[in-house]
Amino acid sequence: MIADYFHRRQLARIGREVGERLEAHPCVQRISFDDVTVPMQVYCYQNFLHHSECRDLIGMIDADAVPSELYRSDRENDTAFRTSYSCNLDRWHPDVLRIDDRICGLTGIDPRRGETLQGQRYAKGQQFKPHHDYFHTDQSYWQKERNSGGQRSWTAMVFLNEPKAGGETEFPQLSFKMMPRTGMLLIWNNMAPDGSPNPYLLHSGNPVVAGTKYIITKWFRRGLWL
Ligand SMILES: O=C(O)CCC(=O)C(=O)O
Ligand SMILES: [Fe+2]
Repeated sequence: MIADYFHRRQLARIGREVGERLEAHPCVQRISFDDVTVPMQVYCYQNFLHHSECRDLIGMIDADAVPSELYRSDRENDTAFRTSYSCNLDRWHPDVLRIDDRICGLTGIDPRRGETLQGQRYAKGQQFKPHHDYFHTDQSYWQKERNSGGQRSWTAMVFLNEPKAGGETEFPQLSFKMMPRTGMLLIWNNMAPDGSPNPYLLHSGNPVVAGTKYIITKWFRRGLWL
């Protein structure tokens, strides 16, 4: 379909433009992967949020978190797939708005393309098994999502604390694991350079072994979500 072609070009452009902006930022480090020949856009930013901001966000998550939802697909019978607790943060709360603006400002992405920030909490043993953040367009949920901003491009995640053990974000296809560090932003493009879904960006929130893990996640869409 012609629309698919333009959407793919648009996603490719979002990948390029955000990538250029991140590369130019003095606090952003690109993560390189030894065995992967295709370029991956995965970056981190230490101390992106202050510890006090992380603490405030943890308070909001504890106040509102309910069992996390899952996009229904062939995993719907796996009750262990995503066992964390989540909530949508209040988008118009001044403290949330400030953090949201900082993420959007860093990427240069129009805030209206961003889904509402989600807060997540993993207690000991809880996890989010390997998945892609992009939508699988052969699944029934896609009929709704295609009309509310379409495909997901970038994912921005901030670790709000450091669990005592476990809870890494792991990218098994890239043989890469990130240990949670308070205030650190991890951001990656879920699309390949040509604007098609990039299967290498499969990732998991590994089971927390000791302590509790808190993060916020923001997913950006190709089009307008708001
Ligand atoms: O908890 C993590 O480290 C990963 C979370 C995640 O993959 C997501 O929210 O989409
Ligand atoms: Fe994810």
